[in-house]
Amino acid sequence: MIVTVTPNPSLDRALDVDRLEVGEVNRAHAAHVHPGGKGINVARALVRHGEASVAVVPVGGADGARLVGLLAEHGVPAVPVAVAGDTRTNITLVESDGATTKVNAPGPRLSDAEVDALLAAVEDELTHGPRVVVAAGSLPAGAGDAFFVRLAGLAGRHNVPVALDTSGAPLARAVRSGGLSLVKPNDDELAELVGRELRTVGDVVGAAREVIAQGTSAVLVSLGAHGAMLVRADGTWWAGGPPLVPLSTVGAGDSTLAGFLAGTGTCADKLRTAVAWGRAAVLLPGTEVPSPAHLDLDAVRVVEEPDPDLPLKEL
Ligand SMILES: Nc1ncnc2c1ncn2[C@@H]1O[C@H](COP(=O)(O)OP(=O)(O)OP(=O)(O)O)[C@@H](O)[C@H]1O
Ligand SMILES: O=P(O)(O)OC[C@@]1(O)O[C@H](CO)[C@@H](O)[C@@H]1O
Repeated sequence: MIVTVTPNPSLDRALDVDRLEVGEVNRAHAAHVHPGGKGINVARALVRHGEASVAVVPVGGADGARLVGLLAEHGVPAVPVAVAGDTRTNITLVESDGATTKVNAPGPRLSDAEVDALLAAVEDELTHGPRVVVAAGSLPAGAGDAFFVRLAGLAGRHNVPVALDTSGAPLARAVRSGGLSLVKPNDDELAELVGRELRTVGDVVGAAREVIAQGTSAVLVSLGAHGAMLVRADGTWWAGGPPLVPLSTVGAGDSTLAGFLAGTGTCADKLRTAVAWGRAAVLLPGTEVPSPAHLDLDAVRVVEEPDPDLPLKEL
């Protein structure tokens, strides 16, 4: 069982347009709605692959009720925590050449009592002994930058490993505090964390090692079209595949993380699975997550100890 926590979930609405004309009325030729937010996407991808997962989410208003209904439709067990504010809607505009424009709403402010209730719901799930807790996405106002530090503290008390996918100040706080089993930044998020540009494989490894030095066991860095890298104290692996024409990249990182957690075998095997799930996700519309039928594991090449001088763009 994998517990996911999404402090700021969303209804993800994607509109497909031929070409986005900024400042004009645009007509979409297709519309998609999915239950969204990073932890929710991880749970959806796991469940679609027959892996047990439960999504802990604060929900409020009619859109919160819709989100709970959509999770049920997708067969994802949810632990909804009622909050006063309305669950947000995030909008994606996908052009026919695959260019994606995303606008994420801030989401409702949580009161201190609501934050405590959310953490209490997480702790309740931790008492059932999940094999990992995934904490993912942005934090809503009121949660406080230390929210993930608090969550990691709870997980630590229950001996449950934590996988974290967030960015900015909440990521920096949690990494500094240590005790994380896995963090999953993309290259931009990792660059922001260490405060410098990452141009080569060696740059990514150096940045990931800084994270590891602060008490994280492994760093899974997604590199968009250039695949992903896994960095641990005992080694580095890169995996990627031939170019794809994405239909929607939204949630590809979440499917990557889900694939890594569902993967078995060696580090190389788990990274291959992660990248296969991420690549499958970009070929699906909106925030749709892949099923086993969508995966092409053979298309993914894994390299152990990739050349540190290689520019990321050449991967
Ligand atoms: N343009 C692309 N072509 C091929 N594969 C892609 C592309 N974009 C993403 N991927 C696959 O999806 C994975 C995750 O992508 P990315 O690094 O963009 O995640 P992310 O920024 O965390 O995304 P999100 O936050 O939307 O989930 C990559 O490691 C890669 O395997
Ligand atoms: O605003 P956040 O919490 O950073 O990201 C939210 C979000 O963009 O992340 C998911 C894709 O990874 C989407 O389902 C969702 O809309």
